Amino acid sequence: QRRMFTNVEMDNSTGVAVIKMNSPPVNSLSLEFLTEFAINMEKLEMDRGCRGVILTSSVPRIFSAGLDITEMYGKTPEHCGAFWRAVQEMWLKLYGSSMITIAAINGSSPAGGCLMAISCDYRIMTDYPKYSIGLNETKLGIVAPFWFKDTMINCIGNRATEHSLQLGLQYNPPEALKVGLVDQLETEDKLMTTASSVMSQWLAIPDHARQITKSMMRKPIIDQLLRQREADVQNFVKFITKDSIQKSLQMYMEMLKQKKG
Ligand SMILES: CCC/C=C/C(=O)SCCNC(=O)CCNC(=O)[C@H](O)C(C)(C)COP(=O)([O-])OP(=O)([O-])OC[C@H]1O[C@@H](n2cnc3c(N)ncnc32)[C@H](O)[C@@H]1OP(=O)([O-])[O-]
Repeated sequence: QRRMFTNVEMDNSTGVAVIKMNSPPVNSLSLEFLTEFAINMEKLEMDRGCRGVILTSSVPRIFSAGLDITEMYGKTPEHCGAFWRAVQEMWLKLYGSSMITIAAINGSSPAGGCLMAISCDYRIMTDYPKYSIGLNETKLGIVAPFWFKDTMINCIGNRATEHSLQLGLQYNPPEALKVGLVDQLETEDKLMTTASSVMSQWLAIPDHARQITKSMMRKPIIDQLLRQREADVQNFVKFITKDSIQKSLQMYMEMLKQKKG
């Protein structure tokens, strides 16, 4: 039986679906996870009754640890290419969604986890000091591609993005609120009710006007990736399979294990 990485619960009375990422221990985004996620988004997009999605996690303390590093380490160029296409697809489906998307960030959210959150229309994060969010790729010795960077620019602006990306910054909830990476903080017990009430405010806007406005804001970056999708894959594969980058990933994974021990 195929493993399920996400639970999707659709409420037909409100037209809102809740996607709960459920891949312990850290909701890392594997090829299979990303593929399932993109299919789920496509199904919801085609469901005329679904107008909004709340994205959250059922893994305690973790929203998502980002891309599964083991999918990029010691793998063939073909595998890395397939993996990167799945990352692109996840982003295209989420960032390009015509539905209202709200991230209820109930745990840490580095790198690809942060990308998922900033690809939504609105972000609410649990106000717990140990949680963090940010695009920390440089800390792993890797480089976030232009569409990660542009998604962040559209969220927090150019200067804050440059600062954040170069240093690979991870922000705690109050810092994330201050820089604009999240829109609102909430206590853990009220996170989902607040996400639902924010969703109601967005649902009150006529869909067609909101959708055209959203597309107007986001289409330039989406089109840029679509125009050079295969070149972006080749660029990633060439970069990630370099010996020096593989070494950096290995050291980072060892650091994670040591931290645990
Ligand atoms: C150009 C490309 C752009 C790249 C984008 C990315 O997203 S790059 C990704 C950038 N992502 C990051 O930099 C995030 C790195 N992760 C973290 O910072 C922390 O794990 C945490 C804060 C998410 C959770 O802390 P915590 O103390 O609750 O948990 P813990 O630390 O004890 O981990 C439990 C187990 O999960 C394992 N594992 C963890 N993450 C990943 C992963 N991404 N993948 C695979 N495995 C991962 C970890 O090794 C350990 O395995 P073990 O020893 O049981 O076999």
